[in-house]
Amino acid sequence: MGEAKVNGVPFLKMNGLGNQIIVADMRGRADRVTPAAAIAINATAGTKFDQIMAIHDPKTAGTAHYIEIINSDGSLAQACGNGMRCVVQFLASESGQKTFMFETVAGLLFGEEHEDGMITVDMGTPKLAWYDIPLAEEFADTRQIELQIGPIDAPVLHSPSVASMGNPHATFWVHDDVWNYALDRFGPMLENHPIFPERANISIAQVLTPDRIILRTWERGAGLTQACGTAACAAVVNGARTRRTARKATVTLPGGDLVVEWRADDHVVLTGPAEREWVGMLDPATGGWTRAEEAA
Ligand SMILES: N[C@H](CCC[C@H](N)C(=O)O)C(=O)O
Repeated sequence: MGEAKVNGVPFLKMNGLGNQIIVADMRGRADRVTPAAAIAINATAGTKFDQIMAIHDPKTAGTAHYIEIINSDGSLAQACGNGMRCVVQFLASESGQKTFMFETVAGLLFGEEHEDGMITVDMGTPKLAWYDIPLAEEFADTRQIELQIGPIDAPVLHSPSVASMGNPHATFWVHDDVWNYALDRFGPMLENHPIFPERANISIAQVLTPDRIILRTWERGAGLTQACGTAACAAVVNGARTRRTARKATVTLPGGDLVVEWRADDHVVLTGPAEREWVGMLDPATGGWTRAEEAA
Protein backbone atom coordinates (compact mmCIF):
# COMPACT_ATOMS: atom_id res chain seq x y z
CA MET A 1 0.00 0.00 0.00
CA GLY A 2 1.08 3.58 -0.40
CA GLU A 3 2.04 3.23 -4.08
CA ALA A 4 -1.19 2.28 -5.86
CA LYS A 5 -3.34 5.05 -7.28
CA VAL A 6 -6.43 5.53 -5.14
CA ASN A 7 -9.70 7.20 -5.88
CA GLY A 8 -10.45 8.60 -2.52
CA VAL A 9 -10.62 11.57 -0.24
CA PRO A 10 -7.93 14.07 0.73
CA PHE A 11 -6.27 13.41 4.07
CA LEU A 12 -3.65 15.10 6.22
CA LYS A 13 -1.06 13.44 8.42
CA MET A 14 -0.89 15.65 11.50
CA ASN A 15 0.03 15.41 15.16
CA GLY A 16 -0.99 17.05 18.42
CA LEU A 17 2.07 16.93 20.70
CA GLY A 18 3.14 13.72 18.99
CA ASN A 19 -0.33 12.14 19.25
CA GLN A 20 -0.46 10.74 15.71
CA ILE A 21 -3.55 11.98 13.92
CA ILE A 22 -4.99 11.48 10.45
CA VAL A 23 -7.58 14.02 9.37
CA ALA A 24 -9.76 12.58 6.58
CA ASP A 25 -11.91 14.96 4.56
CA MET A 26 -15.17 13.02 4.13
CA ARG A 27 -17.31 16.07 3.32
CA GLY A 28 -19.89 15.51 0.61
CA ARG A 29 -19.92 11.72 1.09
CA ALA A 30 -22.36 9.38 2.79
CA ASP A 31 -19.87 6.59 3.56
CA ARG A 32 -17.59 6.23 6.57
CA VAL A 33 -13.94 5.35 7.09
CA THR A 34 -14.32 1.61 7.75
CA PRO A 35 -12.67 -0.25 10.66
CA ALA A 36 -10.85 -2.38 8.05
CA ALA A 37 -9.46 0.78 6.44
CA ALA A 38 -8.30 2.08 9.83
CA ILE A 39 -6.48 -1.18 10.58
CA ALA A 40 -4.87 -1.19 7.12
CA ILE A 41 -3.74 2.44 7.39
CA ASN A 42 -2.23 1.76 10.82
CA ALA A 43 -0.36 -1.28 9.51
CA THR A 44 1.77 0.87 7.16
CA ALA A 45 4.78 2.53 8.77
CA GLY A 46 4.23 5.91 7.06
CA THR A 47 0.66 6.24 8.30
CA LYS A 48 0.79 4.58 11.72
CA PHE A 49 -1.60 6.67 13.78
CA ASP A 50 -3.44 6.91 17.09
CA GLN A 51 -6.74 8.40 15.84
CA ILE A 52 -8.42 9.21 12.53
CA MET A 53 -10.58 12.34 12.67
CA ALA A 54 -13.10 12.04 9.83
CA ILE A 55 -14.73 15.35 8.89
CA HIS A 56 -18.30 14.78 7.66
CA ASP A 57 -21.08 17.12 6.58
CA PRO A 58 -23.05 18.55 9.53
CA LYS A 59 -26.04 16.66 10.91
CA THR A 60 -27.40 19.44 13.11
CA ALA A 61 -28.21 23.06 12.32
CA GLY A 62 -25.73 25.48 13.88
CA THR A 63 -22.79 23.09 13.59
CA ALA A 64 -20.14 23.29 10.88
CA HIS A 65 -19.14 19.63 10.67
CA TYR A 66 -19.78 16.22 12.16
CA ILE A 67 -16.56 14.57 13.36
CA GLU A 68 -16.17 10.81 13.68
CA ILE A 69 -13.18 9.56 15.70
CA ILE A 70 -11.62 6.19 14.96
CA ASN A 71 -8.90 4.48 17.04
CA SER A 72 -6.06 2.58 15.40
CA ASP A 73 -7.72 -0.76 16.26
CA GLY A 74 -10.78 0.30 14.25
CA SER A 75 -12.97 1.03 17.31
CA LEU A 76 -14.81 4.35 17.62
CA ALA A 77 -13.85 6.90 20.29
CA GLN A 78 -16.27 9.50 21.65
CA ALA A 79 -13.65 12.19 22.15
CA CYS A 80 -10.11 13.17 21.17
CA GLY A 81 -8.71 16.50 22.33
CA ASN A 82 -5.47 16.44 20.35
CA GLY A 83 -7.28 15.35 17.19
CA MET A 84 -9.82 18.14 17.53
CA ARG A 85 -7.02 20.71 17.58
CA CYS A 86 -5.68 19.21 14.35
CA VAL A 87 -9.15 19.47 12.79
CA VAL A 88 -9.42 23.13 13.83
CA GLN A 89 -5.99 23.94 12.38
CA PHE A 90 -6.79 22.29 9.06
CA LEU A 91 -10.18 23.98 8.68
CA ALA A 92 -8.78 27.36 9.77
CA SER A 93 -5.97 27.14 7.20
CA GLU A 94 -8.47 26.22 4.51
CA SER A 95 -11.14 28.82 5.28
CA GLY A 96 -9.46 31.62 7.24
CA GLN A 97 -12.20 31.18 9.83
CA LYS A 98 -10.97 30.95 13.43
CA THR A 99 -13.88 29.48 15.37
CA PHE A 100 -15.91 26.34 14.72
CA MET A 101 -18.83 24.51 16.29
CA PHE A 102 -18.57 20.77 15.76
CA GLU A 103 -20.76 17.82 16.53
CA THR A 104 -19.40 14.46 17.71
CA VAL A 105 -21.14 11.39 19.07
CA ALA A 106 -20.52 12.88 22.54
CA GLY A 107 -22.23 16.20 21.72
CA LEU A 108 -21.37 19.70 20.56
CA LEU A 109 -17.80 20.91 20.75
CA PHE A 110 -16.36 24.39 20.19
CA GLY A 111 -12.86 25.00 18.84
CA GLU A 112 -10.82 28.15 18.22
CA GLU A 113 -7.44 29.00 16.72
CA HIS A 114 -5.63 31.89 18.42
CA GLU A 115 -3.32 34.53 16.89
CA ASP A 116 -0.22 32.68 18.12
CA GLY A 117 -1.34 29.46 16.44
CA MET A 118 -2.34 27.74 19.68
CA ILE A 119 -5.72 26.05 19.60
CA THR A 120 -8.33 25.78 22.32
CA VAL A 121 -11.08 23.20 22.29
CA ASP A 122 -14.01 23.11 24.66
CA MET A 123 -14.29 19.42 25.56
CA GLY A 124 -17.64 19.86 27.31
CA THR A 125 -18.53 18.80 30.83
CA PRO A 126 -17.05 15.79 32.62
CA LYS A 127 -19.36 12.98 33.74
CA LEU A 128 -18.53 11.63 37.16
CA ALA A 129 -21.29 9.16 38.07
CA TRP A 130 -20.23 5.48 37.96
CA TYR A 131 -22.88 4.58 35.34
CA ASP A 132 -21.78 7.44 33.05
CA ILE A 133 -18.11 6.45 32.92
CA PRO A 134 -19.25 3.60 32.75
CA LEU A 135 -18.22 1.20 35.53
CA ALA A 136 -19.61 -2.33 35.83
CA GLU A 137 -20.54 -1.90 39.48
CA GLU A 138 -21.82 0.87 41.66
CA PHE A 139 -19.34 3.26 43.30
CA ALA A 140 -20.94 6.15 45.16
CA ASP A 141 -17.67 8.08 44.99
CA THR A 142 -15.62 7.93 41.78
CA ARG A 143 -12.82 10.08 43.19
CA GLN A 144 -11.24 6.83 44.33
CA ILE A 145 -12.41 3.39 43.27
CA GLU A 146 -11.26 -0.05 44.35
CA LEU A 147 -8.99 -1.29 41.62
CA GLN A 148 -5.38 -2.39 41.90
CA ILE A 149 -2.66 -4.14 40.04
CA GLY A 150 0.30 -6.06 41.45
CA PRO A 151 0.58 -8.04 44.71
CA ILE A 152 -2.54 -7.81 46.93
CA ASP A 153 -0.62 -6.48 49.92
CA ALA A 154 1.75 -4.24 47.95
CA PRO A 155 -0.08 -3.05 44.83
CA VAL A 156 1.97 -1.27 42.18
CA LEU A 157 -0.93 0.94 41.10
CA HIS A 158 -4.19 1.32 42.98
CA SER A 159 -7.30 3.39 43.81
CA PRO A 160 -7.63 5.46 40.63
CA SER A 161 -9.96 8.40 40.19
CA VAL A 162 -12.27 7.81 37.25
CA ALA A 163 -14.13 10.23 34.99
CA SER A 164 -15.69 10.44 31.55
CA MET A 165 -14.68 13.20 29.14
CA GLY A 166 -17.11 11.64 26.67
CA ASN A 167 -14.70 8.70 26.81
CA PRO A 168 -13.74 6.68 29.90
CA HIS A 169 -10.60 7.55 31.88
CA ALA A 170 -8.86 6.22 34.98
CA THR A 171 -6.18 8.37 36.64
CA PHE A 172 -3.74 6.49 38.90
CA TRP A 173 -1.88 8.86 41.24
CA VAL A 174 1.77 8.21 42.03
CA HIS A 175 4.31 10.10 44.13
CA ASP A 176 7.40 9.18 42.14
CA ASP A 177 8.44 9.33 38.48
CA VAL A 178 5.67 8.17 36.11
CA TRP A 179 8.39 6.47 34.04
CA ASN A 180 9.06 4.03 36.91
CA TYR A 181 5.89 2.14 35.93
CA ALA A 182 5.60 -0.46 33.16
CA LEU A 183 2.52 1.08 31.57
CA ASP A 184 3.05 -1.04 28.46
CA ARG A 185 2.39 -4.13 30.65
CA PHE A 186 -0.26 -2.78 33.02
CA GLY A 187 -2.07 -0.68 30.42
CA PRO A 188 -3.63 -3.53 28.43
CA MET A 189 -4.76 -5.33 31.60
CA LEU A 190 -6.37 -2.24 33.07
CA GLU A 191 -7.86 -1.07 29.74
CA ASN A 192 -9.68 -4.41 29.52
CA HIS A 193 -10.47 -4.88 33.23
CA PRO A 194 -14.07 -6.09 33.79
CA ILE A 195 -14.80 -3.01 35.91
CA PHE A 196 -14.77 -1.03 32.60
CA PRO A 197 -17.51 -2.50 30.36
CA GLU A 198 -16.53 -0.12 27.54
CA ARG A 199 -12.81 -0.43 28.35
CA ALA A 200 -10.91 2.68 29.47
CA ASN A 201 -7.98 4.99 28.84
CA ILE A 202 -5.43 4.41 31.62
CA SER A 203 -3.17 7.18 32.94
CA ILE A 204 -0.45 7.53 35.56
CA ALA A 205 -0.19 11.00 37.09
CA GLN A 206 2.31 12.70 39.35
CA VAL A 207 1.29 16.07 40.78
CA LEU A 208 4.37 18.29 41.09
CA THR A 209 2.57 21.42 42.24
CA PRO A 210 -1.16 22.23 42.22
CA ASP A 211 -0.76 23.70 38.74
CA ARG A 212 1.58 21.11 37.23
CA ILE A 213 0.92 17.42 36.49
CA ILE A 214 3.14 14.88 34.74
CA LEU A 215 1.04 12.34 32.84
CA ARG A 216 1.51 9.17 30.79
CA THR A 217 -1.40 7.41 29.12
CA TRP A 218 -2.20 3.99 27.74
CA GLU A 219 -5.02 4.74 25.32
CA ARG A 220 -8.00 2.48 24.81
CA GLY A 221 -7.81 1.11 21.30
CA ALA A 222 -4.46 2.75 20.53
CA GLY A 223 -1.91 1.84 23.22
CA LEU A 224 0.92 4.04 24.52
CA THR A 225 0.81 7.49 22.96
CA GLN A 226 2.93 10.62 23.14
CA ALA A 227 -0.05 12.63 24.32
CA CYS A 228 -3.73 12.19 25.12
CA GLY A 229 -5.77 15.37 25.40
CA THR A 230 -8.85 13.91 27.05
CA ALA A 231 -6.62 12.13 29.59
CA ALA A 232 -5.06 15.50 30.44
CA CYS A 233 -8.59 16.91 30.92
CA ALA A 234 -9.60 13.95 33.12
CA ALA A 235 -6.39 14.36 35.19
CA VAL A 236 -7.19 18.01 36.00
CA VAL A 237 -10.84 17.23 36.79
CA ASN A 238 -9.78 14.32 39.02
CA GLY A 239 -6.93 16.36 40.52
CA ALA A 240 -9.22 19.27 41.39
CA ARG A 241 -11.97 17.16 42.91
CA THR A 242 -9.49 15.24 45.08
CA ARG A 243 -7.84 18.55 46.08
CA ARG A 244 -4.54 17.52 44.57
CA THR A 245 -4.56 20.31 41.99
CA ALA A 246 -6.15 23.60 41.13
CA ARG A 247 -8.87 23.74 38.43
CA LYS A 248 -6.31 25.04 35.97
CA ALA A 249 -3.01 23.25 35.39
CA THR A 250 -0.28 22.58 32.88
CA VAL A 251 -0.15 18.90 32.06
CA THR A 252 3.21 17.61 30.82
CA LEU A 253 2.82 14.60 28.54
CA PRO A 254 5.67 12.69 26.87
CA GLY A 255 5.04 14.84 23.75
CA GLY A 256 4.89 18.22 25.53
CA ASP A 257 2.62 20.51 27.51
CA LEU A 258 -1.13 21.13 27.40
CA VAL A 259 -3.02 23.68 29.48
CA VAL A 260 -6.32 22.44 30.90
CA GLU A 261 -8.91 24.51 32.72
CA TRP A 262 -12.05 23.13 34.38
CA ARG A 263 -14.07 26.33 34.23
CA ALA A 264 -16.64 27.49 36.74
CA ASP A 265 -19.37 26.67 34.19
CA ASP A 266 -18.21 23.01 34.40
CA HIS A 267 -16.74 22.97 30.88
CA VAL A 268 -13.20 21.65 30.44
CA VAL A 269 -11.09 23.59 27.94
CA LEU A 270 -7.85 22.32 26.50
CA THR A 271 -5.16 24.48 24.86
CA GLY A 272 -2.15 23.35 22.88
CA PRO A 273 -0.50 23.15 19.46
CA ALA A 274 -1.22 21.13 16.32
CA GLU A 275 1.19 20.32 13.52
CA ARG A 276 0.56 19.54 9.88
CA GLU A 277 3.07 17.06 8.38
CA TRP A 278 1.98 16.03 4.87
CA VAL A 279 -1.09 15.34 2.75
CA GLY A 280 -2.37 12.58 0.48
CA MET A 281 -5.38 10.74 -0.87
CA LEU A 282 -7.10 7.93 1.01
CA ASP A 283 -9.61 5.23 0.09
CA PRO A 284 -12.00 5.17 3.07
CA ALA A 285 -13.20 1.63 2.28
CA THR A 286 -9.83 -0.13 2.01
CA GLY A 287 -7.31 2.22 3.60
CA GLY A 288 -5.24 2.42 0.40
CA TRP A 289 -3.43 5.76 0.20
CA THR A 290 -1.03 7.88 -1.79
CA ARG A 291 1.09 10.78 -0.66
CA ALA A 292 0.91 14.07 -2.56
CA GLU A 293 3.94 16.18 -3.41
CA GLU A 294 3.01 19.05 -1.11
CA ALA A 295 5.71 20.58 1.05
CA ALA A 296 4.26 20.71 4.55
N1 LIG B 1 -5.81 10.80 21.83
C1 LIG B 1 -7.08 11.27 22.24
C2 LIG B 1 -7.94 10.35 22.98
C3 LIG B 1 -8.31 9.16 22.20
C4 LIG B 1 -9.38 8.41 22.88
C5 LIG B 1 -9.39 6.99 22.64
N2 LIG B 1 -8.17 6.26 22.86
C6 LIG B 1 -10.57 6.34 23.30
O1 LIG B 1 -11.20 6.89 24.22
O2 LIG B 1 -10.90 5.23 22.86
C7 LIG B 1 -7.02 12.63 22.87
O3 LIG B 1 -6.14 13.39 22.56
O4 LIG B 1 -7.91 12.97 23.65
